[in-house]
Amino acid sequence: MVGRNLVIAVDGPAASGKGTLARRLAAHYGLPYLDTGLLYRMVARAMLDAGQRLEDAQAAEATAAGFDETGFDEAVLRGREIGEAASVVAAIPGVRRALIDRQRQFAAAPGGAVLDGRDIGTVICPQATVKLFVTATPEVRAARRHKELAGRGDTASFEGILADIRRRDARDSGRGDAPLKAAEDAILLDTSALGVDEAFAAALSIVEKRRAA
Ligand SMILES: Nc1ncnc2c1ncn2[C@@H]1O[C@H](COP(=O)(O)OP(=O)(O)O)[C@@H](O)[C@H]1O
Ligand SMILES: Nc1ccn([C@@H]2O[C@H](COP(=O)(O)OP(=O)(O)O)[C@@H](O)[C@H]2O)c(=O)n1
Repeated sequence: MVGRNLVIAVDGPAASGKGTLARRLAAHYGLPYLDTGLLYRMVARAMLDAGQRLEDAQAAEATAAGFDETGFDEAVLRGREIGEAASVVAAIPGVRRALIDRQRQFAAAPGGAVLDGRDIGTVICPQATVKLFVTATPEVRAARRHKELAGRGDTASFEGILADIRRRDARDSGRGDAPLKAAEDAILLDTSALGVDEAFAAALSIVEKRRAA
């Protein structure tokens, strides 16, 4: 398989480390990287800015169909409130439908691409060369997110962040449309006991084995 387009799908729950891995894999292979969670975060942010209710499916779908990806403050997008809001709009089927083409176009870049999210291996790129499903225990994920948010001046408690993560996991896994789940042919990578470099080495070895197959 070496020499063909390389599309790497990285899925997993909140703060499992999928973005960190996806970014490093993209840099390693010289491929473009798309954090698809940011798209859902942008839709939520645009709706809040417009004073709309996140549960308003019609407004959410219209926003998802027509928003401009520039002009958002990334620190705000990556904040706790927007993560929660993103998972509310992400459960609306029309929002997911409206975001499919942008993601598939990105994945069709010459040479390939790396995308991370919840449904990359199952819905967006079912033909991806390699599918990684990255996990870690809720406590480990909450500790990572706590450290990350504290570094940005957010004073949220570990317990509060753990509760956020559990709620978001339940909503993302329980929705009817494109729920968070590993594709049948995804390879599971539990990073609970792995540092960033160890997790990257494990991910790279999975991708290399797949490319050589
Ligand atoms: N294996 C790891 N060990 C320790 N910290 C990690 C690991 N992977 C990621 N992190 C850190 O955890 C936080 C969440 O990682 P991120 O890649 O953004 O997760 P996700 O994209 O799954 O939400 C970041 O601050 C990141 O630096
Ligand atoms: N492909 C994707 C990516 C994100 N999402 C939704 O968007 C929310 C935010 O995703 P994210 O990847 O930015 O969140 P973190 O995992 O970084 O916390 C998730 O909780 C999902 O509800 C999704 O439904 N599908």
